[in-house]
Amino acid sequence: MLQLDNISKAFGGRIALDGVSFDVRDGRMTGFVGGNGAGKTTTMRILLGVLEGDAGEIFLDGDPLGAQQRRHFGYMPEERGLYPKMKVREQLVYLARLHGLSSADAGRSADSLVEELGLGERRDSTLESLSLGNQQRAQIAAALVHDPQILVLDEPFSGLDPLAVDTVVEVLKQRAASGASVLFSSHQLEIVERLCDDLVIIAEGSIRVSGEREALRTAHSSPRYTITAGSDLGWLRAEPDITVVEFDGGHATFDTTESAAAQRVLSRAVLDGDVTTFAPQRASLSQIFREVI
Ligand SMILES: Nc1ncnc2c1ncn2[C@@H]1O[C@H](COP(=O)(O)OP(=O)(O)OP(=O)(O)O)[C@@H](O)[C@H]1O
Repeated sequence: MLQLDNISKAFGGRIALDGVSFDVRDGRMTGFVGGNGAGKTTTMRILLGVLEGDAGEIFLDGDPLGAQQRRHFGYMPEERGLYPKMKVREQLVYLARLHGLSSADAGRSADSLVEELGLGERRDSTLESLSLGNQQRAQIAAALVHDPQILVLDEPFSGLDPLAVDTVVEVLKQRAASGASVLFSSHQLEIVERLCDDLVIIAEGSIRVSGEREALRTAHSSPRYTITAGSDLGWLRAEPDITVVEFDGGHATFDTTESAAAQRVLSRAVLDGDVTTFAPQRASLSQIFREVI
């Protein structure tokens, strides 16, 4: 597990990070979200040692993180950084060799990633000749080619079409399922919602919330239910312990803090006719994001 503990950073007297602390757990996808200039890239750079923090510490499995361990991280920086004139597969093999893989292992890893990421037909093309989306896939392959146990990806989904997003999501999920810790930033909240197990929200250099996605969704959900039935639900307005928020014949939204009251509503609606929906409303990631920012 990676633990960031009280990291601070200022640029020329302007505070970019103010006591940032959160964990990145093994075998889990951690989504890192925040508005423009919130401090995501700065945090990731400090994590990778590309930039030095002014204060705070980072631990890996309980020990202070050092340059030696960082060398094994997989990192996709915001500024990207592959060689434009080098061929995709050749470049991946080269990077894997730099990370200490044997020539045979480097070749195998490059071949399998090229296939997994849908770059098979472009393996022998130079990076600069690829579309932006395919260049992005190659960047992701480069971060994964040495099979890192810790992956730090700055906006890995930007510029990808929906099918490419699905491909990359699958590849990253597999890495996490085999035990890797994956920290990724994204402005695309629907992808983060789909992909992350844990969530960290940062604003103006401070962590606003962090923790398990589902626990955060529960904590930020209002006690609100929706119901859709084949019969008129006008009787809801007279029900005790509930407040009707929205009503339209056979569809209604109501608040109640009493789960017994919600169950009573359901039982009565079932007696009156077909109930096609009855569900507590759960906070979406974008609702949580707006609430805490
Ligand atoms: N090298 C630098 N010199 C001066 N200020 C910097 C530098 N790098 C980052 N900053 C400032 O630090 C703050 C955090 O920037 P950072 O790039 O970490 O945000 P971010 O969350 O990654 O934003 P975005 O989503 O727009 O990429 C911003 O105010 C930014 O202008």
